Amino acid sequence: MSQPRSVAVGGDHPYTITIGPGLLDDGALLAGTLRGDAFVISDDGVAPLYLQRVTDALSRERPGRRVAHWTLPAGEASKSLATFGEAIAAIADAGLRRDATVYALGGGVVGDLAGFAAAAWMRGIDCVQLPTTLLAMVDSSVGGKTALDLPQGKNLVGAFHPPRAVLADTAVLRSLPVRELRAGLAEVVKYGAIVDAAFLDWLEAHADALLAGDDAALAEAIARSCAHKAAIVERDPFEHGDRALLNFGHTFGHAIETEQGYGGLIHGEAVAVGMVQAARLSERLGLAPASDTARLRTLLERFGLPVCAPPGLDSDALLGHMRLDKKAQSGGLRFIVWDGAGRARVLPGVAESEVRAVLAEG
Ligand SMILES: NC(=O)c1ccc[n+]([C@@H]2O[C@H](COP(=O)([O-])OP(=O)(O)OC[C@H]3O[C@@H](n4cnc5c(N)ncnc54)[C@H](O)[C@@H]3O)[C@@H](O)[C@H]2O)c1
Ligand SMILES: O=C(O)C(=O)C[C@@H](O)[C@H](O)[C@H](O)COP(=O)(O)O
Ligand SMILES: [Zn+2]
Repeated sequence: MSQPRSVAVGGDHPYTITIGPGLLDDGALLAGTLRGDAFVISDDGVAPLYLQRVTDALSRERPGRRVAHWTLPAGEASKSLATFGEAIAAIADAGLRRDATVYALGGGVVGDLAGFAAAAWMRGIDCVQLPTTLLAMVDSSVGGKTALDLPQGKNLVGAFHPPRAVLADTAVLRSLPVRELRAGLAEVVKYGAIVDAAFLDWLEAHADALLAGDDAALAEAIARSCAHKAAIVERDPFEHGDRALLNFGHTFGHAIETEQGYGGLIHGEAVAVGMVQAARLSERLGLAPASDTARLRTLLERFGLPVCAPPGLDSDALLGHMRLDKKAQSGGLRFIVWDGAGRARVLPGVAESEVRAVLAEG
């Protein structure tokens, strides 16, 4: 069995991301930061597969402690105020005190909702992220953004609440549906697109291995992605500057998810479409060559991801959602554009006519 890798996230609230097979059975690692009771939040897709292993490992490690759990329905629709209310009620019923830890066992939906519940309960208790999707391992479990969706927009309610630890058990990726694996690869491609063109070369060379679920290729992609995310969130934890680069493709992608009522494209798919649209916007503005858009599009297509918006979406409605994007300012829309592969930047004051033109092309 390969040795776990670790990535350190520095800053005021440092923690370690540990990546490797079998971590969900490692009671010592799971309980490493545990001070009081444990409360595992999962979803009804993940819980039947992995919940018992986590609760057993924690109970074995800390025999005197309570290990309770609560499960939400799988899917983006659960990242709602209503489900958040249910999570808080479950935490209250379990009588969690300030020294308790919430364990978020699942994909980004569980991570965002459980993380926000941990941030809100008694004004903040510890949270340990146990990501089980590729997307959660490379992105959502790291950096402390927690959130809920509203009908008016994605992630509009939330808090920055860094985890105490992130444990990514790569063995669980074997049960991940292929659509979810592909969605995770979209966020992996994002790191290459924004800051690391050499990583894009590597992804092009290892695309088949990644799609086949090759353990070594996946571990390398996860570790490199986490190292990029760690470096960015360490220097800008609250998104006052550079952290916004992680939003490449998200202004377009979030608008699609919102307009589809969180029941159409899944997040990684919407980000794939959004990154191509962001590249096309950059091209329209004369910032980057068409060859870079084509390269990005080809790689995403190779990963089986959509690269055009679903038909029938209303441009006015999409623009309306973009005006409520968290990067928007009184001066107008701000987009993450690129000057070419690996060179993204924040661009304020983007004219809506340019965005409309991109949307009109699909
Ligand atoms: N906080 C952040 O920084 C951040 C970053 C990126 C994305 N996100 C959020 O993450 C969410 C998307 O997360 P996601 O893509 O992980 O989707 P998800 O959480 O909806 O999980 C996808 C599906 O896979 C199932 N599943 C999870 N792990 C499995 C496994 N190992 N085996 C079998 N089935 C498994 C789940 O039950 C679910 O049905 C979005 O809400 C997005 O906004 C947040
Ligand atoms: O961590 C970040 O910062 C990101 O932007 C990562 C994104 O992949 C993620 O989808 C995030 O939830 C988007 O945040 P938001 O602030 O645009 O809601
Ligand atoms: Zn994202």
